Amino acid sequence: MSSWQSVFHPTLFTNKVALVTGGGSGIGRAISKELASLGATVVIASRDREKCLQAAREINDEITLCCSRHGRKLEDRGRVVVGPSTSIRDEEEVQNLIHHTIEKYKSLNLLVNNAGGQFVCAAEELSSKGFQAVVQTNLTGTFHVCRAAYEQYMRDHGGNIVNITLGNRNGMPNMIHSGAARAGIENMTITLSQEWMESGVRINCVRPGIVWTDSGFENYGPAGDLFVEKILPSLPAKRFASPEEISSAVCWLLSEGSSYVTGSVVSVDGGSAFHFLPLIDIEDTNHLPVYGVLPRKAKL
Ligand SMILES: CCC/C=C/C(=O)SCCNC(=O)CCNC(=O)[C@H](O)C(C)(C)COP(=O)([O-])OP(=O)([O-])OC[C@H]1O[C@@H](n2cnc3c(N)ncnc32)[C@H](O)[C@@H]1OP(=O)([O-])[O-]
Ligand SMILES: NC(=O)C1=CN([C@@H]2O[C@H](COP(=O)(O)OP(=O)(O)OC[C@H]3O[C@@H](n4cnc5c(N)ncnc54)[C@H](OP(=O)(O)O)[C@@H]3O)[C@@H](O)[C@H]2O)C=CC1
Repeated sequence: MSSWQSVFHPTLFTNKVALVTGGGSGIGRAISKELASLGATVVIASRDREKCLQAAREINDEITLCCSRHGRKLEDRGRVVVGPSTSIRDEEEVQNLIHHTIEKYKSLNLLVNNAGGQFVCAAEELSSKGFQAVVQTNLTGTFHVCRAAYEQYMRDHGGNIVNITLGNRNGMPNMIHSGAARAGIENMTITLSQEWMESGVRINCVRPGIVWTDSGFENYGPAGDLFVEKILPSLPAKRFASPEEISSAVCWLLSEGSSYVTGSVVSVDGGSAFHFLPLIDIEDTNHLPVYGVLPRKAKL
């Protein structure tokens, strides 16, 4: 167990109820832990409920230990609790998760749409079903959760939403499905920030670069190892992000300190959006016929 503790005030989210989708692993787990360590009641949910239950037990123990190590008051602690098993692709399951949260914890002030993912596949080999699976998970799933939270609670009480996307400024070779879905989430966020302004709902995105999570990289198998070998040296920061570096941006957006921020995307990527990343190799031949005159030394 690490002795990590949040930089934010320990009671920042006291009396707040938060929902973090995919909160049982990786980035979502780090976000859930930080929110609960700052006083929130955090509901986590995903398809694998057992995984969420285990994560909740571990996080609650870690927070208690952290409080005693750092001399913090135990009564300031929030806690992580587990909602029903939910696939965000399934609208009914999402409606049920939101209903359960409001029934049991009486409000839903903060929502983090973190659940999502993809697999590595070149566009020409990708089936329509595979494309749709990723778009439905990331884009449609995020829409389902936002809309259910709004209809059932935030329309009448206000709220604050953060959607996790992915650094895809230069496209996403071998992940066309995810690149398209995340760009969709960012545009949907801008639209919702305007439609839901009158209800006092703020909504923003955090766009991570590459974050080291065991769960995330296991998902890719050997393709994940290759990715690490190839991409790591080309990152400007020469390292990946930690999950906590994503979480602190989320906490800032969920706090009053960002009260004039809505419809925005906060990149947490160590500057990699402005740097070429060799996501695919392109052969050293002339691919684009020249129009006009180009000297020999201007070509490979
Ligand atoms: C720059 C990178 C930084 C980012 C890092 C992260 O995000 S880390 C976070 C990483 N964490 C995560 O990504 C976690 C969450 N990710 C997931 O759960 C999955 O990746 C998911 C989103 C596809 C959903 O999966 P699911 O099981 O619910 O989907 P399903 O069973 O409904 O399948 C639908 C169809 O998709 C196709 N297809 C599927 N796999 C492959 C493949 N490898 N190859 C080719 N095709 C594949 C296949 O056609 C399949 O149909 P079939 O042929 O079986 O009839
Ligand atoms: N790691 C990275 O480098 C980056 C990650 N991201 C994104 O951040 C988020 C978290 O990723 P990370 O923590 O690394 O990886 P994880 O694989 O640990 O997280 C993905 C989470 O989403 C949940 N999930 C997936 N599909 C569904 C679904 N249909 N319904 C409900 N929950 C679902 C999973 O739980 P379960 O399987 O139980 O359903 C899991 O907890 C993802 O959206 C990811 O794409 C973005 C940029 C970079």
